[in-house]
Amino acid sequence: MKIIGLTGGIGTGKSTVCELLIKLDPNKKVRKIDLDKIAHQISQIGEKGYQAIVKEFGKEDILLPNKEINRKKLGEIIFQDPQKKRKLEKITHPKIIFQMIWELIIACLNGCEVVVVEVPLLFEAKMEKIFHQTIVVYSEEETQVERLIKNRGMTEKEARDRIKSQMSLKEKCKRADWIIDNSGNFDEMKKNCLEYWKINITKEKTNQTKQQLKKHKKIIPPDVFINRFILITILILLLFLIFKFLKFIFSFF
Ligand SMILES: CC(C)(COP(=O)(O)OP(=O)(O)OC[C@H]1O[C@@H](n2cnc3c(N)ncnc32)[C@H](O)[C@@H]1O)[C@@H](O)C(=O)NCCC(=O)NCCS
Ligand SMILES: Nc1ncnc2c1ncn2[C@@H]1O[C@H](COP(=O)(O)OP(=O)(O)OP(=O)(O)O)[C@@H](O)[C@H]1O
Repeated sequence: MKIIGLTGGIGTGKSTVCELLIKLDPNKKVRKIDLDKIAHQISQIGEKGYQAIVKEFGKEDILLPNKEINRKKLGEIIFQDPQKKRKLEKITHPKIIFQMIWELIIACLNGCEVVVVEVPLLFEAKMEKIFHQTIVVYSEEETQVERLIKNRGMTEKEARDRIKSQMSLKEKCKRADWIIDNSGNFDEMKKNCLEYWKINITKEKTNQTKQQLKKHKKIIPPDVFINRFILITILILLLFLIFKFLKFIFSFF
């Protein structure tokens, strides 16, 4: 299973590109994991991050009348104050990463060939080692601001605060294995996605198939082997924990 880390700046078009990439596979062997979505899930009422966030930032300041977290308000607070941003990340990032690993395990068990993980803070959080390949979705800063105002209802200040709080796109591009330019219109973006897919995914599969035919035996590339080794270790650990838990429960009878 190939794990691709897709990042970029806020509003550069990460989600749009990610959706398009997963639709490029006719066999439906490609899946996406969206860390923004996971961040939202873990801060829902009753979820793991909710209590910790409310305790840190105060009920009065960040709760809506229905007790849900007011993400717009929380955003305004953390994107103006780096220390508060770090505090929120300290609460959320371990939970987000745990859930991401869990979803990767499920994808692997379901026989997925490619997983595209949308990670807004991939380089900021030093996560590049987790992925076989990293992609940056790029667009000009003015385009980012324009899209955030038009499509996300932000003010210009909010948009620029968020952009400023992230690593510069120039630096992200330097660190990435591949850059998908999304400065133009949707058609140009689709063309750039197709180019990436053909060079990096389809070609790779064809080579592998050719090799398999030549040797008449199943080849397990080294990275797949390492993935399987990690998964089996995690599964053994999980079984061990379940066993300990059941033993603890039965000790009461
Ligand atoms: C601050 C929050 C409440 C704002 O919610 P909101 O719905 O307005 O924005 P959303 O979650 O859709 O994020 C939109 C974009 O903001 C940027 N962003 C989000 N969190 C951060 C952060 N901690 N630092 C820099 N940029 C960020 C990303 O580019 C992201 O794609 C929310 O983003 C959050 O809980 N962030 C902390 C968790 C986190 O780090 N998420 C990023 C995934 S690794
Ligand atoms: N090439 C494009 N032309 C015009 N609009 C675009 C283009 N690409 C994306 N958009 C629009 O810009 C907005 C932001 O795109 P998207 O949500 O994919 O970005 P993102 O990087 O995932 O944003 P965020 O960081 O907020 O999660 C969306 O409304 C999307 O439809």
